[in-house]
Amino acid sequence: MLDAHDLTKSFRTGDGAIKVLDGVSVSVTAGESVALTGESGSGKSTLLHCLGCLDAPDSGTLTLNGTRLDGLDEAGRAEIRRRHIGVVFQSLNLVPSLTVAQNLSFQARLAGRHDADWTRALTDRLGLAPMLARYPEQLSGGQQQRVAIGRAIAARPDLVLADEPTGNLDEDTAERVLSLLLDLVAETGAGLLMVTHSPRHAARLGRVLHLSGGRIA
Ligand SMILES: Nc1ncnc2c1ncn2[C@@H]1O[C@H](COP(=O)(O)OP(=O)(O)OP(=O)(O)O)[C@@H](O)[C@H]1O
Repeated sequence: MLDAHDLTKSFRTGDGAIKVLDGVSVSVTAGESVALTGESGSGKSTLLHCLGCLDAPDSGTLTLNGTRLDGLDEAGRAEIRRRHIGVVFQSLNLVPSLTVAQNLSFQARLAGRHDADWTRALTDRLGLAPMLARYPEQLSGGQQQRVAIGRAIAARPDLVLADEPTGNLDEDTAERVLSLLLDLVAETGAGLLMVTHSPRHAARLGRVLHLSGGRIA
């Protein structure tokens, strides 16, 4: 479903150019869950951003369901994100001026795929029903994380990309949130690529990839 071949990505910084991705190839099939591990600074978020059409690779090929994505401009990438990809960001990126209910549904509405029954089921499963009228700042970290997961899955994307979705949670809460994410993604049949620093969490996914030296080791 997702097929990336030989991706490269460099950044220009005050210290000169750094090559973060140096020929990365990754594929994720529908219904498959893949963990992405690697040291801090190894390029995991950069790779996720390229795969999720949030950024463009410098070279390499990227296809989603047979459609080439690597040559798209920003508008084309935005369209692909809207139609096919759900992202759980490291920093969550909830919209502070929208309620939990609005945060959960606005991307699905934008994609023209709002489904009230599915959103209600998601809300119940994520334990968010009692707090639909609250704003993100009125939620705990774990509650915010659950809203971010619900938002990513509400539009039933083909591909879910999650950047340390349980990063700031205590171990018990992290296990529960991860279980919810895995169950919900499995139910939709989406592919999942999840960045994690936890070997235990990585082992719960179907396959583990390790990024090192700009390549998948
Ligand atoms: N926009 C940018 N401009 C310049 N350098 C960047 C940019 N984004 C990332 N980098 C650099 O690219 C490298 C990889 O960063 P990235 O965030 O992808 O790593 P990571 O593996 O996700 O790290 P962490 O586990 O700490 O989140 C780092 O050296 C970082 O400083």
